[in-house]
Amino acid sequence: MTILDKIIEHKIKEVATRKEYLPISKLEQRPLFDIAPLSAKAWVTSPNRSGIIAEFKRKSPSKGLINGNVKVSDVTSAYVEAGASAISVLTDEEFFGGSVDDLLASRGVHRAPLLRKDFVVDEYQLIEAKSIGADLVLLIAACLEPKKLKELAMTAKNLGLEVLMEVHNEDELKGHLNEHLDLVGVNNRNLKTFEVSVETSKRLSSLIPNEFLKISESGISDPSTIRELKDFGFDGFLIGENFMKTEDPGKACKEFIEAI
Ligand SMILES: O=P(O)(O)OC[C@@H](O)[C@@H](O)c1c[nH]c2ccccc12
Repeated sequence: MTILDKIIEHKIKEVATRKEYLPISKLEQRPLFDIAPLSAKAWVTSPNRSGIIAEFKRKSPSKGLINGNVKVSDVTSAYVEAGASAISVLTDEEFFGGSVDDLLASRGVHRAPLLRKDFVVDEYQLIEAKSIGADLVLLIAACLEPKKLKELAMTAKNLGLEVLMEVHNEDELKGHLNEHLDLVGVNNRNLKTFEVSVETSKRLSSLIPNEFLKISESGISDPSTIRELKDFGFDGFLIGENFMKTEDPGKACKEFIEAI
């Protein structure tokens, strides 16, 4: 059983419990459910912004504890201040040490597009994402059948959320593309082996149709990599650990953006 299988197995149980505890009708009553969403697509391509999607991640299955000493509100507001185009907050508790409360805390301190980073397996999580103030959601091709991914993408769009689909190889990309996606992310980290290679982004770039924004995800630690990836047509860059592993992630993000 791979780590991804374990995460999904756990997630299905977790969602069943959440649904019982807080039904959809209650989520729809939350005040944030009705706020107008922000467009990550617009912010990622804005000439006034960096294209960096800066992530708040305390721990991960591949690295263990990354940073247990910083506050999500401090870090994510500093990311926005530094010029990030969007913010990603992990909401998975079991494997990444995040929470829905982390995303809510982040929503309270800035008005940049906010990605709910989790393993979406059920439409409940999309409604929940909207109810806590997220603007976009991640759908991972490796976790979802093409038909299911497309249905979830359509539901997300109907809620006013944008959709980032994540792939890490040619087959996932070809099999899962559909008209409801906004951004396509290439994960440089193989979720089965944890190996990281930016070459994956370069290899897949020409296979992503131009109607989708191209995002390169994971393992980026050098501003020169951003310049290289831009030449391959990438618009956005998802960076977590490189910032989070420092004492002051906001400052690390600022220095990185200044060096692009
Ligand atoms: O910390 P990194 O290597 O900069 O990676 C960030 C982000 O891409 C990574 O956290 C990620 C990409 N896809 C995911 C799916 C689930 C959880 C986490 C992720």
